[in-house]
Amino acid sequence: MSSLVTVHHWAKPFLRIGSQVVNLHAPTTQFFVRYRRNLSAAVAASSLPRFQSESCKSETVVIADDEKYGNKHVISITPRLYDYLLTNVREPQILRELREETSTMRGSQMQVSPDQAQLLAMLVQILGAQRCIEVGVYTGYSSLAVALVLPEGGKLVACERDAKSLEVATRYYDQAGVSHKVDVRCGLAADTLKSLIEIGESGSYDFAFIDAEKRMYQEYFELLLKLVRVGGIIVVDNVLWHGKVADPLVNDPKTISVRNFNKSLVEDERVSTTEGHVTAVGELRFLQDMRLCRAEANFTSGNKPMFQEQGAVPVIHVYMKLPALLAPNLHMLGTNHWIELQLIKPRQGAIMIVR
Ligand SMILES: C[S@@+](CC[C@H](N)C(=O)[O-])C[C@H]1O[C@@H](n2cnc3c(N)ncnc32)[C@H](O)[C@@H]1O
Repeated sequence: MSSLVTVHHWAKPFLRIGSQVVNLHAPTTQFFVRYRRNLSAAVAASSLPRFQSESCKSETVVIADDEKYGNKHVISITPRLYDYLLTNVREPQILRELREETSTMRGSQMQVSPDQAQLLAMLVQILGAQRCIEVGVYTGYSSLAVALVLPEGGKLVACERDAKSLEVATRYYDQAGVSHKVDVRCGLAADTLKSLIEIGESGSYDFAFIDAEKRMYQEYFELLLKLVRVGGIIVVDNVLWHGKVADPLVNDPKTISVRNFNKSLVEDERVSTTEGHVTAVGELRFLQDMRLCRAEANFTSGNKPMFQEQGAVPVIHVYMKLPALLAPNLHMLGTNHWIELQLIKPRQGAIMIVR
């Protein structure tokens, strides 16, 4: 799970591309060549409109046939599949109301999605967690999902520095009848975590969710490792950081921080770790020239998302046929080109069990 957009953010049936002309040159990897060949065969037999009415299978099943990982079938998330997934999520009414209220607010893209909240709640239930910590509450969606499944005597320490967001969160804790389970701490999360350690609460928490300042991930993690008991779970959001972690040309402080954090996790013997599954898409990056553009794409109109693992970090690649209608600034290149785009906003999280 991870960096978080709701369906309506990406399911719009259009594509916006910056004013720069895009270089549609040859693919950069063997993997790409093979995949493209598969796609070409599939697409040659169907025009774009026909593709839209074809079975979901052709959109979602990809054969990843590269030397490094062997031949495997990967199911990719398309908007249609994600939409289906969301229709099968059990979202309590109170969470739906909070999500709808938050959708009008600044920063609403930060909120976890219903499927992610469901996963968090389920982890808490599987663990039989009584004591939880959330770092980065915003308006309270993920924390409310957790509080709802905590037993009556359970406790969630909710760390957030923004008092305004917390006003919304606490209103919903009240409405949901879970206020008695939530210990709201307004302030810098690291300070709150240190204070919990100082009062002797090390090793007394079962579950923690990190979803705040990226440059602080390592520090949050170290503090939470003290607070969470052996066998407890720490979930970390945004570990792909919009896909930037896998792009060597992106080296801003947040990306470097998340990248270093991911690297250190792979080697960290103190935890067992896994990556969550990509569940949504948002921004796209042209790989050929690495120029960033924002795009919102309708994946049911000819795009092909797929999953490629690069080291420990899965990355999505999208192969997109660009109809002139959707990409007017590319019309000089014709309408029949496939270009490789990299999804830079996959939502991905790491789940760790403390050893
Ligand atoms: C991604 S949002 C959290 C979303 C939330 N988990 C949800 O599902 O709605 C990150 C939040 O972390 C908060 N935050 C960022 N840095 C922080 C810090 N140092 N201490 C406490 N909160 C922080 C931000 O104010 C923001 O509300």
